[in-house]
Amino acid sequence: MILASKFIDRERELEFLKEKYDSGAAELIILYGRRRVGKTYLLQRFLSEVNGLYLLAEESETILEDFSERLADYFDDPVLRENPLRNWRAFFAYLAEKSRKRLVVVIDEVQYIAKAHREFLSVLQKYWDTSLSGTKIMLILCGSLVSFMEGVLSAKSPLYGRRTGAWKVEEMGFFSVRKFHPLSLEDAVRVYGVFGGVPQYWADYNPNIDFWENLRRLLLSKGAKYYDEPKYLLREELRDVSRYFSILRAIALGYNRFGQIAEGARIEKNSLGKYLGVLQEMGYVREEFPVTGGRRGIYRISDNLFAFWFRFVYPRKSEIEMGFDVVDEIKEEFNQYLGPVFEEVAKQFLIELNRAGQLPFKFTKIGRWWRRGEEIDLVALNERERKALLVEVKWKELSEREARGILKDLERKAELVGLEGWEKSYGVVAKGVEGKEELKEEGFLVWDLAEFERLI
Ligand SMILES: Nc1ncnc2c1ncn2[C@@H]1O[C@H](COP(=O)(O)OP(=O)(O)OP(=O)(O)O)[C@@H](O)[C@H]1O
Repeated sequence: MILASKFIDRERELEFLKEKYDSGAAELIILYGRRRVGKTYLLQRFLSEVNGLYLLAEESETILEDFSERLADYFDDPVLRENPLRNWRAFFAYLAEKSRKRLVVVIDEVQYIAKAHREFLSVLQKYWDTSLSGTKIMLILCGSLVSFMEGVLSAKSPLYGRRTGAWKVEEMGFFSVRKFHPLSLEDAVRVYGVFGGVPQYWADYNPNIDFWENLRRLLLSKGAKYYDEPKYLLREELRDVSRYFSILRAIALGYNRFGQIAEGARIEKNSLGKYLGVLQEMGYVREEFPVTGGRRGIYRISDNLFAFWFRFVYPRKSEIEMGFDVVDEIKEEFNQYLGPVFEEVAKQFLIELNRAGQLPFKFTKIGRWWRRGEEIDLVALNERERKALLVEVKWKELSEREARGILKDLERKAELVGLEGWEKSYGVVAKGVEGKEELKEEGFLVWDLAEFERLI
C-alpha cells in the first residue's frame, strides 16, 4: 500500500508502538478498532519507520500459501518459495527462526484467519510459550471485528496472559479530522455531524463540491459507497441484525431511556440489556450519566454516521431506492440534529482549552447535567478545588439579548446542581455571539466559531 503524504495525528498510537519496538524484547500486541478508523494506515506508517513485514489476511482458503509467498519474498528464500508452509506450526516456527534479530510482523484482519483456521490462536499460544517469547519478534495482531478482538483479549482466550500490549484505535476528535480539508468551521461541524471522526469517510469527502452534493454521492443515493454502511458493519459482526436495527432506530429518534427504548423498539425489557450491551461493546451506543453522578443513564448513539443514517437515511430508503432526492427533507431537520453534535464539539474544545491552561481553573471532569426536566449542556468540575464551569451550547447566531437570557437562566439552573459554596463560572458557546466583548468584560466566558479557529 502506498501512503498518501498526509498523515494526521495518531501521535499517541505511534509512540505506543515505538516504545514497544524499542524494548527489544518479544512483544505480542493486539491492535483493533472499528472498520475504517485508520488501523492499517497507522501500521503502514509505523512500518515505514521501523521496517517490517505486513501480512494481510483475506477471506480466502489460501491464507497460509499467501503468507508463505510473502515471507519467501521478504526473506528472499527460494526454498520456502518452492515449499510453502503447510500449517501454522510451521509458520510460527519459521518466524521464530527469523526473529533472532528484531523482526516486526503485522498480521492484519486477523479475524479472517481465526474464522477459517480455528486452531490459529491456540497454535500461536503454544509457540509463544515454547519459543517466540524468547525471541526478538514484535508481532502485531490487528483486526476490525471489535467483538472478536475483545474476545481475543478476554480471560477465555488462548492469548490471555501472553499479550504484552493492546490498543483500541478510536475515532479521531473533531479538531483532528478537521485537518483533512480546508473547510469553514461551520461546514466542518456539518461533516463531523454525518461522518464523525472516522478518517476514511473524511478522506472520501470532496471539499471542492457542496456539502449536500457530497452526501448525495456518498450516502444518499442507491449504490453510493456508504448507502448501506451501518447495515454492512453490523452484519459483519452479528448474525441477526433486526433487533439491533430497531434499537438504533429508536435511539436515533430520541428514545433515550431504557424503558423508552424498549417501548420504541418493541423489545422486552429483560432482553434489551443484552442487546444494548453488545452495541456498547462495539462502540455504536454509549450510556451517559449526569456529571454529578446518578444511577440511571441515558443512551445515545456514539457513532455519528449511525446516528445520521438511522435518523435520516433508513426511514427514507424506499424513496431513495426509487431515485428520489431526499436532501430537501433532511435539510429541514438537520440543524436540529446538529445541536447535540455541536455540544460534543464544544466539549472537545473545552478539553483542548483545559489542556492548554486557558480556563479559569483546570477541570478534572466534564459532562452533561440533567435532573427532572432541567439540563445543562456542559458542566466542568474540579471537585478538590470546588470550582465549576457551566456552559450552554447553541448551534446558532445569538443576539446579545439571547446570550444574556441564556446566561441568566444558566445561573438559575446552577442552583439546582448542588454546588453550594463552589466558585462558579458561566459560559456560552455558539456559532456567533453578538456583544461578545461586553459579556466577557462582565466576567462571562463566551466562545464562538472564530475562537475555535484561533485554537487550530
Ligand atoms: N492518520 C491518518 N491520516 C490521514 N488519513 C488517514 C489516517 N488514518 C486513516 N486515514 C484514511 O482513512 C483510510 C482508511 O484507513 P485504514 O484503511 O487504515 O482503516 P482500517 O481501520 O484499517 O479499516 P478496515 O478495518 O476497514 O480495513 C485510509 O486509506 C486513509 O485515506
